[in-house]
Amino acid sequence: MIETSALTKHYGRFAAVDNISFRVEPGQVLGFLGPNGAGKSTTMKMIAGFLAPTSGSAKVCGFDVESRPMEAKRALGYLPEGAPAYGEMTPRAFLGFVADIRGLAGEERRRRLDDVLGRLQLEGVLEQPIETLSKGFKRRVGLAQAILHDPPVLILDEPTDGLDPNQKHEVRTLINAMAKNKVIVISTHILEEVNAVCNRAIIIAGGKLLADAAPAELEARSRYHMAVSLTTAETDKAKQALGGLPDVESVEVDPLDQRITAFPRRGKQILAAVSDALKAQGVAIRELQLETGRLDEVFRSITQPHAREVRV
Ligand SMILES: Nc1ncnc2c1ncn2[C@@H]1O[C@H](COP(=O)(O)OP(=O)(O)OP(=O)(O)O)[C@@H](O)[C@H]1O
Repeated sequence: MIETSALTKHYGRFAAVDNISFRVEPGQVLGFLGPNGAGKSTTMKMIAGFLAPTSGSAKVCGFDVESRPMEAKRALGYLPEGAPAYGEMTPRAFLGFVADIRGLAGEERRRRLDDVLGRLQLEGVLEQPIETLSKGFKRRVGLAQAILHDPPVLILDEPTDGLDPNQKHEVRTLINAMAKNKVIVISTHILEEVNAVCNRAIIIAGGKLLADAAPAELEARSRYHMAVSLTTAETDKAKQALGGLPDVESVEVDPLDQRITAFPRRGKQILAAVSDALKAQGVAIRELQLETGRLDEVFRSITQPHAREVRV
């Protein structure tokens, strides 16, 4: 379990993290979302005990990170931003070193090392200096050190940053496989990642917590939620047919791809009416869909008013 209480970090008069409180329970994969400079890494560093808060507190599995650092760190696996490691070491030497400082020994040490090497498919690069590995393998080494002692709490700062689509998929699969009994917090800019791995999302911007909800709940805040969009060669005819429907509030055409979207009046279902109206007017549809909502639009509308001012 992770609990932060009014967690705050000031650099001079600048509040990088401003009064953030939340609690994460086992089984939750919490996506930490926010624009550049929002305060995500700073918050994670304070939970991981790498940075002292200016005020407020963080607990890991009930242990205060500042007053009980050993117990808190024992319960925690942390992948810092950029997955730093000792570049001149090989993955075998580096992970052996991490196993030693984590206090693993004997059969358990061997078992845990075998487990992470297998999970992250590191066997082929064990003897190659980390600084010569590809970005994807460097990130896997970073993840391996974070999960080596099988901690109940994982904090992963942009775990898929810079990876190719296949590697992203592998890391997301790994996170999903570990999610059942652990508390996992990941930070990301990638909104599709939230749907792929998270069952809860927190949006922060300007150091402040602005939203805390399940991804589907956030999508439901989108003005596209329950809208109907379609493509057709007969744009004007379709627009006219939909504009007259009583439960349709407005109709928009995307200037880039000519996609037509009909927005419902509050609380109205318009899918059947849209489909019937197009049929009645003889409009040939290429494709039509009911929208669940667009996370990118929700993200923008929540974070834009809190964009940081340029500091001098
Ligand atoms: N040591 C420091 N001294 C002064 N300001 C800092 C320091 N570390 C971070 N900041 C500032 O605090 C703010 C939050 O930074 P942080 O790295 O937590 O953001 P982030 O949400 O992780 O951003 P990104 O997505 O770009 O990694 C930024 O404006 C950053 O410039």
